[in-house]
Amino acid sequence: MTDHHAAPDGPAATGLTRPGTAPGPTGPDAAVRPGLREFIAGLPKAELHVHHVGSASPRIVSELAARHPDSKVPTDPEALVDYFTFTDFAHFVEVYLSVVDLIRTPEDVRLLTYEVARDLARQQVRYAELTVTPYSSTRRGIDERAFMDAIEDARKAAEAEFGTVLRWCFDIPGEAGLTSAEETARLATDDRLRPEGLVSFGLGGPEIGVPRPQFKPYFDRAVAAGLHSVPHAGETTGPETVWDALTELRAERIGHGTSSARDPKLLAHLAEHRIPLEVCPTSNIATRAVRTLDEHPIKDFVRAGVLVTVNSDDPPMFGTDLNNEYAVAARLLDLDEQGVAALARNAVEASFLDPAGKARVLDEIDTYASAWLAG
Ligand SMILES: Nc1ncnc2c1ncn2[C@@H]1O[C@H](CCC(=O)c2cccc(C(=O)O)c2)[C@@H](O)[C@H]1O
Ligand SMILES: [Zn+2]
Repeated sequence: MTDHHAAPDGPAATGLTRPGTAPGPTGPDAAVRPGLREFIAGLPKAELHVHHVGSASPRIVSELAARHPDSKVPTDPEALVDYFTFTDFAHFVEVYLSVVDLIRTPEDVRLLTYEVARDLARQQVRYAELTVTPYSSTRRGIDERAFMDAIEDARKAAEAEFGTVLRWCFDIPGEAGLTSAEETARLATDDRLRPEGLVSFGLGGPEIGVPRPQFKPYFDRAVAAGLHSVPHAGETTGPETVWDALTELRAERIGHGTSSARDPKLLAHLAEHRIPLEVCPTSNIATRAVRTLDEHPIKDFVRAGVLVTVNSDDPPMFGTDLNNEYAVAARLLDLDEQGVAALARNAVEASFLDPAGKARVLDEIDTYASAWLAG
């Protein structure tokens, strides 16, 4: 096992991948063709599956922990590496909620959102759909109006200052039950609260013991209000959960969908109906949803003609970032620059950006790739 922390161009030195503990090669040492990491670093990209709180970098966590010194979340980056080492998905959620506990005021929400946008902009992310769980914040006492104002204020500032366009996916934390579903649907559909940047409605948290069909009425309400449906499914349970997401929750994209690879009919359905998968390779290893990267089914998805997008999920918690996920995907799919640019185009096409916005980012990708290949 290589020391990932020694990699010069890797993501922040936190996460599961470190000597002696990682279940497989996930991080910055993923062998890719010479020059490909540099190409990826400058490539304009869209990120479709990244969680708001799960994007809190050590820098952001330290700042929040300094505001709230009673928290059990360590602030030292080396200690965070251990803290962000998960035994299974339930342990991941437990740690995730301890970081949620650091976000206590509307100013914390604004700081987190604005700084996450800064980290995305540094990676040449032009457009991101950020999964936000408003229930977790409102139930901890943050005023709902102030919460919406804080994310919107940060969104507008980030677009003006970094040029990164942010949109929101509000997700139900399924394990928290139907009260959380009701609350999330209310916050997403009430015209007086619903933020301008909201485009979609999701479902996150553990899947085991949390059947998807019970959330149908809430997704129906969200879709009727004009939101897109993007539940997590098939991350920690089988392909039947992905079918439920499609048939009951009217999913237009699937978060993860990893277990779809076990059902050829499902793969054919996803390909035929152009339902994209939001693939997050390193996340699947870190939460132990997949044993090793070499066993990751991304290749099966591509072979079946499914529209694959590459995403980072909870990057600092998993010791990765979007650029590294593209490098991992390039290795698993044996891609060159053209292949990587095609992945970046997939994300733009699968996004909920308006047609003019899509054309602009696609054009940027083409211009960048042509200049690189010419030069
Ligand atoms: N890879 C992932 N796959 C799935 N979800 C993921 C992933 N990454 C991040 N998340 C997020 O994890 C949270 C889980 C929160 C949760 O389960 C919960 C349970 C009980 C009470 C409360 C509470 O707040 O009171 C919250 C969600 O917010 C979700 O957005
Ligand atoms: Zn996720």
